Amino acid sequence: MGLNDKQVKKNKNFFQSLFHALSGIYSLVSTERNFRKHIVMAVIAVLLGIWLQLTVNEWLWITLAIFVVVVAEVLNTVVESIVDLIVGPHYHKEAKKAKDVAAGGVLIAAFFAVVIGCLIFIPELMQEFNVQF
Ligand SMILES: Nc1ncnc2c1ncn2[C@@H]1O[C@H](COP(=O)(O)OP(=O)(O)OP(=O)(O)O)[C@@H](O)[C@H]1O
Repeated sequence: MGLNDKQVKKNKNFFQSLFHALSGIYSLVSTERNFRKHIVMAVIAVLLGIWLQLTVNEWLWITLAIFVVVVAEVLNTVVESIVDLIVGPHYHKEAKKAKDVAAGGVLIAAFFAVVIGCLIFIPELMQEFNVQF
């Protein structure tokens, strides 16, 4: 079972569905370099948040920012795989559009995360180090 199995029929039970979902996440982590970079950034944000003792409200925003980027990366990978499956190594205008738009979605999500990170961490860090304007 997993990415290398040849199953094409519907999953028989919850555990089979779960196994395939987990192997999808493994595939994402092992093949997508940008996804790994985003995970590293998310881990840094979480560690910083623990150190700065963020409030529940601040954690909600940080969690949202992380998940928006993860979901955008998932969609980008799905689009890339489907486009490659359909057009293969051939150039196609619509394939370019689909991949570029999906990559643009990741960029927008990452920008959102940076804005959230700045709004939350900059004031907290300034307070921690007694920096005033
Ligand atoms: N079949 C194709 N037809 C036309 N343009 C394509 C095709 N495949 C890729 N491209 C162009 O090359 C770019 C890179 O495609 P690729 O499949 O390598 O994505 P990627 O670099 O893996 O994306 P990411 O940076 O998100 O990992 C696309 O954004 C698109 O502009």
